[in-house]
Amino acid sequence: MIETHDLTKKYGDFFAIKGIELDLKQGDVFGFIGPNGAGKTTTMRIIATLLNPTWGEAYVCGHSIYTNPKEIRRLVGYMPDFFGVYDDMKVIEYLEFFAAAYRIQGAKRREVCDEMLNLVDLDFKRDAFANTLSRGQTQRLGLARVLLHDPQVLLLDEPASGLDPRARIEMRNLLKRLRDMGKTIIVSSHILPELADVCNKIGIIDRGVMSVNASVDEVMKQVRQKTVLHVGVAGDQEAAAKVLEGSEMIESIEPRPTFLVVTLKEGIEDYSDLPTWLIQAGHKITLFREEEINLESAFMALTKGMGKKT
Ligand SMILES: Nc1ncnc2c1ncn2[C@@H]1O[C@H](COP(=O)(O)OP(=O)(O)OP(=O)(O)O)[C@@H](O)[C@H]1O
Repeated sequence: MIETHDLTKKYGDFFAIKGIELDLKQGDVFGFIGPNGAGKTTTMRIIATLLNPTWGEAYVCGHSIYTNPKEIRRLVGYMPDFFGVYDDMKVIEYLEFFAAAYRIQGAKRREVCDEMLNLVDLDFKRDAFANTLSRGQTQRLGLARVLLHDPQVLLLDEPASGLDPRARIEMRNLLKRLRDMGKTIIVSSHILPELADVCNKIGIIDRGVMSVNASVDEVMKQVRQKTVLHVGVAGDQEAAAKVLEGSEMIESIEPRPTFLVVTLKEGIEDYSDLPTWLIQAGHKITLFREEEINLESAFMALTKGMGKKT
């Protein structure tokens, strides 16, 4: 659906992006993460055919940005990080204006616009002036606008930036809705936790170079190389810790008020013997589960040192 090879953009001697490789299939939601100036916008604008690369290839649904930009623009909905709305236009007029530009004619035009307003939950602002919308509502209007021509591919540049927590959740739910409609999406952000439950693939870019490009599962595995368990027993926790201490597979045991934090050695994934040993030693298990990966710390580990000048 979206493929790039060695995609590179130079300004003078400066590489805005360097050797970007993407291979996204239909229905993929790619979280494009990186600090300010990393190259996210540059990559998206090239795929949207709004900017030429210095070298490299990009294809959307098999169409090359060099030979078939018109077809690509039909297939792609690109939402830039900042866009203006016109002061003297109502929400519905704003959408109709762009629907007309997409040559959506007659009764169909209003129908499509109403449908999109409904999709982004903005029906209630249909007759409000566009410049009176909140930032979150404006972003949703921007999304409605790029959906008018029913594009298969969406390129969304920081759609959640500047939004309050509630509006972020609404934006995330909207992205999930678009994902469920089968759209192929590239969505950029400064932060991974915001996107991790929406995306199935993640790319981390810094200073024009993509250092991570993998499925969300693989990225999480990369961050968490050791399994951490929370183990609770009724009664003598210290005695339970002693039982586990003898195991070759355990790296460390750290007591907490109501349970033990048991870190397994790297590469150990099968820990099914541990509860058996505790039970055999006469303990009653009240808690036994893997610690969930903390997305904030995963992100910090992955992006350590990023955004700093060399
Ligand atoms: N027209 C230009 N001339 C010179 N340098 C440019 C130009 N456009 C972008 N750059 C540089 O290319 C780099 C990548 O910019 P880009 O806008 O792609 O980053 P980004 O990851 O989208 O950042 P942000 O999160 O701030 O939007 C930046 O260092 C930027 O200053």
